[in-house]
Amino acid sequence: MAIVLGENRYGKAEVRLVRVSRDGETHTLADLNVSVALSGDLAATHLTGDNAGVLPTDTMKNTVYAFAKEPGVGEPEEFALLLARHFVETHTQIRAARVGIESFGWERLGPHSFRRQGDHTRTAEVTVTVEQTQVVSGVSGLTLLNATDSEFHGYAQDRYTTLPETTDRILATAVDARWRHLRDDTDWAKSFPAAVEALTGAFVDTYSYSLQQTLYAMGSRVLTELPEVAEIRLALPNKHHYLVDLSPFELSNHNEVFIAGDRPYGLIEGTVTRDDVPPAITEWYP
Ligand SMILES: O=c1[nH]c(=O)c2[nH]c(=O)[nH]c2[nH]1
Repeated sequence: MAIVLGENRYGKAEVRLVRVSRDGETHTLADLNVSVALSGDLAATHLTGDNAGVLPTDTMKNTVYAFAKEPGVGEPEEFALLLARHFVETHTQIRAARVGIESFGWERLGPHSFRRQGDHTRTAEVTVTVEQTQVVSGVSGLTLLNATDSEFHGYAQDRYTTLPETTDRILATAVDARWRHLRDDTDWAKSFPAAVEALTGAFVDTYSYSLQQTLYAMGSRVLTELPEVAEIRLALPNKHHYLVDLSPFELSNHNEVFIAGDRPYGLIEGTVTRDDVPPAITEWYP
């Protein structure tokens, strides 16, 4: 039996960065959380402590801030591509770089005043290897609710099933979605809002018999409307709303008063993909 070093990578996680761009009185803001992970010919440091190939994670952090100044941030996918390519191109021992970005939105209130948009986070994850590039965009925390047009019945039952069947319920979720692009030169500024529009539009339009059905409708709407997307993965927590029993107070409750449940929650996960696209170059969005 031999003990061997398996897959490994290292990097700086969660570099928080705010970039102000000044155009006279009018400023624009980029508010990012950037994580870098590099892999390659790094056996020596693990096996003997020889650090000749190890670019310090501190340097990665500095690179993120320096690139934010020059050439600047731009769209999250673009900034991630710049950084990932830089690490692979400038250090021969680095064979792959993964840069993940969370981008927090700020709504403009005036030329240089902003209000943080709390309702969702935009994400980008770029992997650059010596041969290939992969771009994954995403959104998390996009909270949606349909107050009707949702049923859930006809499900499998056993001796532990107590859930009443319903033909009218609240359907609510906080969308966590990641979609893999076919190319690395998409118009990122157009593609992201179009994807969010497709996700929300399908949620609104679907008369739902299960959150699983809604998930598929949302994923297929993105693939129908964005030809640049190869596949999409969704994780949808079912934010349960329980009808309150008002009968002790001799009050009716026709789907009007609910307890907003917190935990536990159903978690519905799925991938919607085209059947004719090349596979991903690395694992993504576990
Ligand atoms: O849309 C739903 N899918 C389920 O799988 C499920 N399970 C459950 O208890 N409620 C729901 N709702």
